[in-house]
Amino acid sequence: MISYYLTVITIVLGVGAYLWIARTRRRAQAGLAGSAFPVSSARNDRPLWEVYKEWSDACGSTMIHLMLQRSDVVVINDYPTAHELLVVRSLDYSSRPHFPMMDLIGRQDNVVVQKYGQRLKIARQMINDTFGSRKSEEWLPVVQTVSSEFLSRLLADPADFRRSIQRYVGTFTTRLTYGKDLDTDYLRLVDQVGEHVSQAAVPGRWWVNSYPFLRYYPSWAPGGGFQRWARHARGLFREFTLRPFNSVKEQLQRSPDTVPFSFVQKNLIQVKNDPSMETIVAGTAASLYSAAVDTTSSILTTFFLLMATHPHIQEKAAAEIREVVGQDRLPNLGDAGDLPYVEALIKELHRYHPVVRFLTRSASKSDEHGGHLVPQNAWVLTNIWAITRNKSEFEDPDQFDPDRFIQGGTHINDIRARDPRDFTFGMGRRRCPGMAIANAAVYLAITRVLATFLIKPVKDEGSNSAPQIEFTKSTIS
Ligand code: HEM
Repeated sequence: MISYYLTVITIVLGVGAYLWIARTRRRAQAGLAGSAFPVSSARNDRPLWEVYKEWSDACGSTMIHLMLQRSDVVVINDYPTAHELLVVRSLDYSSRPHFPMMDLIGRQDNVVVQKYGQRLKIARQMINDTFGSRKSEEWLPVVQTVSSEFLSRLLADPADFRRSIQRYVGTFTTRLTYGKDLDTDYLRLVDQVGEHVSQAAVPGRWWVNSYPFLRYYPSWAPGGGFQRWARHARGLFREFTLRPFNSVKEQLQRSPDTVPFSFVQKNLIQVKNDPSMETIVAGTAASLYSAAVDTTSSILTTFFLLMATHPHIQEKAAAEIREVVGQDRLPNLGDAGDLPYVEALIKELHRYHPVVRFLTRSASKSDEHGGHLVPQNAWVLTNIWAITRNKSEFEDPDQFDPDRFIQGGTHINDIRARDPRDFTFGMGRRRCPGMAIANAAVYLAITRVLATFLIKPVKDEGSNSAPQIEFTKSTIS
């Protein structure tokens, strides 16, 4: 969901940027342009996070304000402003922009897109109480087991490492959510419902997204095709949500002692047959797969790419693991404090290629910061990529260099720069509730792969050149 939702937002903002440029040009022609804005540099073949940082630098302002059709979009490009608005004033910046078509296809309860309120707080509390770091004795054994299965799959088919990564993350997520592996039919359903989400928010495709009253338009009337499409999508999403949920519920009713630990198992026991709370358990469980899989797979895929292109860094991290852990066992979470270079490598992965480039919020009321007005309901985007490229905090920011996080190189507390995970997992009340699991899963996969494999680039026949580092322009790549 995160990826679909944010990809759509990127497309929308692409349109926004275009309109903004058009407006600026008109103003310039009319002799109204106040500053020499780098309009020519805003070519649409560049990622928006780079363009927005450039505009922000050119204006000498960490916040910039764009118009998207009739909506205000405020982009924050530095950490202190993001901290002030998203953490200190978090109550006013914890909602998400609203797409009425999302409600029509049944996604109003998805944790990622939900507006801030009581229901969301309950859902987040359930996730924290199940998957928080203090509950690791319940979920960690599952991640550990699946990380060993991941190594076996990699060994069997090293060339297919991307699919093995997806399988690793998908498997621990479904085992932790429902206590079991999901069949291929169900995984096909995952793809279908994901596609519906991306369709639901395509800009300009649905009038109902611009004119919300159309949600009451009858499906039988001329032009009511969108209602029929939404009904079909809603039906599939219902099946996606209820099929695995009901299976755990029935098993709990039949023989509770045989049901393994999972999010649904734990929270169904907790809510004691309260139907409205059971709906929240089902909806929250259905939110977890897409939130976990695209993001965690993204950072692990980046790890493989950067190890293939930076062999000296790979060797340094592998040597540290050999020295501390030895070669008779696999690394565990308990080794983390003794592996400062590996810890620095993971931080640098988050910084060099942040998984989510924009945090997307909407302002619940009008506000002002540093002379900038934030109108009520404006989209407030935090440009995470711009924060990672701040030269005063991260020297030479385009270099991949884990050493930037190590001072003496001997202990984990000798850390110079800010831990990028302070912002790459989000900030304030909507910060990623799966962070503890994500950190453990990334750490286990990375240390165990470094301990057992050597990652090398596949070179074209007859060529000696290393692979190019290239990322897609979607907000998760
Ligand atoms: C490296 C892996 C991951 C990264 C980088 C990541 C990052 C993020 C980010 C940036 C957000 C938006 C936060 C904000 O708006 O402030 C988010 C939200 C979320 N993440 Fe993660 N995430 C990861 C893994 C996971 C995992 C493994 C799970 C579940 C087990 C998960 C569950 C969620 C959920 C449910 C939300 C929505 C929270 C809300 O809207 O209130 N994430 N994540």
